[in-house]
Amino acid sequence: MTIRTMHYYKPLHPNGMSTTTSNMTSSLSSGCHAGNIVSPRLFFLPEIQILELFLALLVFIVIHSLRQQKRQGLPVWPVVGMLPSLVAGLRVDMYEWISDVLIRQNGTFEFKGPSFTNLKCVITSDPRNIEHVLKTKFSAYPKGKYFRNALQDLLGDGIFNADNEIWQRQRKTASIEFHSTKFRNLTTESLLELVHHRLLPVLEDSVNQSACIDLQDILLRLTFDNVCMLAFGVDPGCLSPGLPEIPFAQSFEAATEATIIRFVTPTLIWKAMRYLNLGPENKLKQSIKGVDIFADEVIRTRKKELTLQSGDKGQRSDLLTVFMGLKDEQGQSFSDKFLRDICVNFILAGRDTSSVALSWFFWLLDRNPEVEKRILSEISRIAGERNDAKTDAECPLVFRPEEVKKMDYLQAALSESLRLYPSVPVDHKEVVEDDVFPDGTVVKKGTKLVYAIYAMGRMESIWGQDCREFKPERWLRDSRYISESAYKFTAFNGGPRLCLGKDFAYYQMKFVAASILYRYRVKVVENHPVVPKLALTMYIKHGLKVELCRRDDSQLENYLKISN
Ligand code: HEM
Repeated sequence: MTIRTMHYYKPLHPNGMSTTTSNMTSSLSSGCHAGNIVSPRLFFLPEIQILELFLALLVFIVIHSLRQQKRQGLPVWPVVGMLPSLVAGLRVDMYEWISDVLIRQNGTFEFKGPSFTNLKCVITSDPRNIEHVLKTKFSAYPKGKYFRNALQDLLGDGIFNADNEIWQRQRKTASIEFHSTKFRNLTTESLLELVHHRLLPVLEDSVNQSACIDLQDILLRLTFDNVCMLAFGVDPGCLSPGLPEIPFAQSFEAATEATIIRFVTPTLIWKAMRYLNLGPENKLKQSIKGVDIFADEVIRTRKKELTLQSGDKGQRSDLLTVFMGLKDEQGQSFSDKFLRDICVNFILAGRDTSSVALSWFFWLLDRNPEVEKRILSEISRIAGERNDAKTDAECPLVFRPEEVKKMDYLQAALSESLRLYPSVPVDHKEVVEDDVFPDGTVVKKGTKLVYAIYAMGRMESIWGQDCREFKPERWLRDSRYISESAYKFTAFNGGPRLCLGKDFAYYQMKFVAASILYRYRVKVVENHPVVPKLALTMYIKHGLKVELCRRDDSQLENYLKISN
């Protein structure tokens, strides 16, 4: 029996150690000969061999998994797949980690998560694939069921979360509205009011008190108030002296944060947690309640107003009023729930994106003073071209829309900032029919697709060897701003789902940046850590702590001289 056991173990020995086996056989035989007195070594042999077997298997698995890295971009481990690499990436910088893998894999790779989770998707940063998905075969790549489910409680059937007719109807109506003169006037007027009567006084206060401020927080307040004015026709007053906490804003922020957790949690688990009201799902439910209380109140009040005005829709040109005046295919008015979804989606679209983009822009300027100088010479020249250029405390300089339009270098610097730090760093789609990408990648029906916008800004194959440098000049020809293909510069998406607020966002960012830079030097507090936060939008994780220094007229005159 002993010998059979030995024979059994022999072929499984990692190194095929026949000499060891024969030694063992003899030692066992001698053990038997010694009047059935079994040597104590005998008891340990099976354990030793199991250990050897285990080690051999381990070595095999490690070698096999690591070998896959060459072909698949990352080691693929049994059961957990590429999860260990993802966990390691999350601990450092998720977006840089994805960029590194994509660069090694020439722009596309398949992430294989644990077999028991939904963490399986194709990730690409190849502009040819992105054009194929966003434009050429648009209808074969909807947002899809998986992502819609995860975002349903917060976004409902709003534009970000809808496909097909539900999306089309909102897109068409909103597009007409965004391009109407009435809406354009509302955007410029509300922005002027917010910048000159809220933002600049808050900044001036910080200078008077020599206090440092979190510029990202202030910009988030500004865009939140602004987009609520456009979507609801209501001013929540987030950006006011003393920077008050507004329950709706807090609920909205908490709801977006809690929603993201669903993307890294297996569906069954988050659904069970939702059912049982546990952890982040409980937080999500509470915060959505806060959002809904505000939305319901606004919708109710607006309905009353419109009934009182009976027929005359008044002077209002916000999105809520426009959608309230429409009917669905059955000739019915939209339900309150649908109106709520429309508004919440527009707030998400317009709130975080431009404020976060401006925050990265001010950080990049702090590190690239040459670029700041060139912006200042441009805006001083434009201000200097006025007949009534003299301004003072009573009559401060307010940039006019036609002046903002002329700020080509500033637009180039903002685009360059968005290229390196896109507000939406990754976006997603679902594959509804088997297909082959232009780069040869085969994608099967049901595959989740992620396009890595942040990584695209770091691909030499797209932007050249200096892709990691902040160079607004790459956007200029003869000092004029030249836009890029949406499939190379995907910060605003592309194809039929191109960002509807793109023109407004550029106007808003240019107006805010020029109004601040003309008056203050923005200095980032020394050693303040600036890293991205993992969220739907790419916030700076610890905010942007800055000190402002007032500019005097002589400084501005110097910049004007440079420009001449
Ligand atoms: C720097 C600022 C902005 C950036 C980088 C940006 C980026 C984007 C991106 C990447 C998308 C596609 C999202 C997706 O489908 O998953 C998008 C869609 C959209 N954006 Fe923007 N956005 C900005 C500002 C704004 C503003 C200020 C508004 C409105 C006030 C706005 C309104 C929209 C709308 C309505 C959509 C949905 C379009 C559709 O699905 O048909 N965006 N934006």
